[in-house]
Amino acid sequence: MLSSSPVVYSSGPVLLTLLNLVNTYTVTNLSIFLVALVFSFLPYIFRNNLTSDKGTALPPGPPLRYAFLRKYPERVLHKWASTYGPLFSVWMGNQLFVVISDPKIAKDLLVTQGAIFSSRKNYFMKNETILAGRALTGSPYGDKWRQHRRLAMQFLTPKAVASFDHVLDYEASILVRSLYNESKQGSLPLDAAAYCGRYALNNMLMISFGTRTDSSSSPLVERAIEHAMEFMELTGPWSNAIDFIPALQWIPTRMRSRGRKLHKDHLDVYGDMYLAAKARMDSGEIVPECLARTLIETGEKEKLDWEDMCMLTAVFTLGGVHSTSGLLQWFLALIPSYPDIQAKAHEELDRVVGRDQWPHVEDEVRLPYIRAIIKEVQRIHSPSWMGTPHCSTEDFEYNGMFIPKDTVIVLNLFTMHHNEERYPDPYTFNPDRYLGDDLSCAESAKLGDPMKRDHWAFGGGRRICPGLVVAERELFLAISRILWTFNVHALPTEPISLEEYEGMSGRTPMPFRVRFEPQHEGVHEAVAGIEELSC
Ligand code: HEM
Repeated sequence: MLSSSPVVYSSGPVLLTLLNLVNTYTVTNLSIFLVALVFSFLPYIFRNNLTSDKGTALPPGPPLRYAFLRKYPERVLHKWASTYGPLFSVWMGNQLFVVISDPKIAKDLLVTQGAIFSSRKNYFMKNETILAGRALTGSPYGDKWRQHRRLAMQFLTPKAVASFDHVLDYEASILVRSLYNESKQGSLPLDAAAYCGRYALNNMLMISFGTRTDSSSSPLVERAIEHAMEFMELTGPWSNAIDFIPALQWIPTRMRSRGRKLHKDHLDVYGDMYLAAKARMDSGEIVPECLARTLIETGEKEKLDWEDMCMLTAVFTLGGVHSTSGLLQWFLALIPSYPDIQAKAHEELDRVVGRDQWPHVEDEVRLPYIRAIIKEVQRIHSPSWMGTPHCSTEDFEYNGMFIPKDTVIVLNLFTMHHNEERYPDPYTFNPDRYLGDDLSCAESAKLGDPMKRDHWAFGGGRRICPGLVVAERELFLAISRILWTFNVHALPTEPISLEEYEGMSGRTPMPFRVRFEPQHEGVHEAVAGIEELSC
């Protein structure tokens, strides 16, 4: 009893004490657990201030890690460049990025140290899922990349491009003819996006497959543009948490399915076109000189498999359609706001080319103002503000800063193209800044002084865009002919936004319509002689 009574009488306090103990124990444990949890997450939240063996620190950068950067990532990069300087670093999940915002640093790293800074990161979405480790653009720096680049360059050197001049010339005529006819000689406003897309697509289809589409409403135009847009959406260097958080790669997310679907779509579309070219060759038809024909003839010797061939031809369309078409759209979005610039261009065309015929490739050297307009459009609306990032293959120290192996290297084109010192009054669209610059983009990229390079829209170093010669020629033919043919006007009730854009990195303006007013009486005759060829 005695022994039990205290228990009976003291059961309340004892229970309370016990509960308190349990509570204290639980609370302490919980606190420990929470503290441990917070600490274990810290490395995923804060940047890792890695140092080299010698103790050299990374380039400075924001203290937090990011999973992705939202729309308009160039604005964030521009802000960080002003805070942390022209070479800064940022962690995206578990991936270190080093961002270059200065032409001299770009040259030092991408060109002078090209042996170290010319690879590509094996991104889960872009390289593994969509391109399946194949296409030139995503290949790591090595023998396979060299082989694919050599095969592609057979069609992209200045000499090879000259042999396609008749194709580019014809497609530019068709572009202008379509704008003239579809706008009913300027009486109906047009959204020119599909026409620009078809122009760039037909040029790439002729070079890749020796074929073309014969209407802007062809399903292939729609599909190619849709695929290019989807590619941009899924592969922007900052856009995917799935690339930076490996656990997400194992989960069946919508993002992962979209990537897989795009891979299959590429094989379907380009595989079918490749097979069509092969069937034409097998039946004895003469297929014009083109990349597919070369691959069919040399594929065995080059040891290329089916996916290699599909992806190599796909990359011309992926690399060359949306970019060129995006620049044409930016030109059309900008030019109506600058009647004085249009008038100056018309004056140059009248003086140099006259009104009896429109400009041809040979006229380019005699039209410095038209060339200046094109360079200025590329500067102020580069169709990708981050280019295609490179990746380092060795540890490197630069100006007292450590850049580890496997770092993603990004050119911050927005900041580079708005550098006050290189481009005074950088936010103003002013083609005059390029008067006196007689170099092509390819020649300009080779200048010893990087501050004199025209712009960096085609990237730099060993991975510089191999399509820049053809792209420059396409842009010249299209823009000079549009200016020769039309006065381009905005619609008073439909303002065109030059700030916003579609997609992840500045590629195309928001949809807009303009009026294409025929400029003079020579226009009708120039357009009337053009016939649409079937594919
Ligand atoms: C105005 C039009 C174009 C622009 C602004 C442009 C821009 C670029 C940029 C910034 C790069 C990455 C360069 C680097 O890594 O530093 C690139 C790569 C590439 N471009 Fe273009 N491009 C254009 C047109 C074309 C055309 C017409 C083609 C095809 C004929 C093309 C095919 C490629 C390919 C295959 C690559 C990957 C090269 C490699 O990784 O080695 N591009 N382009």
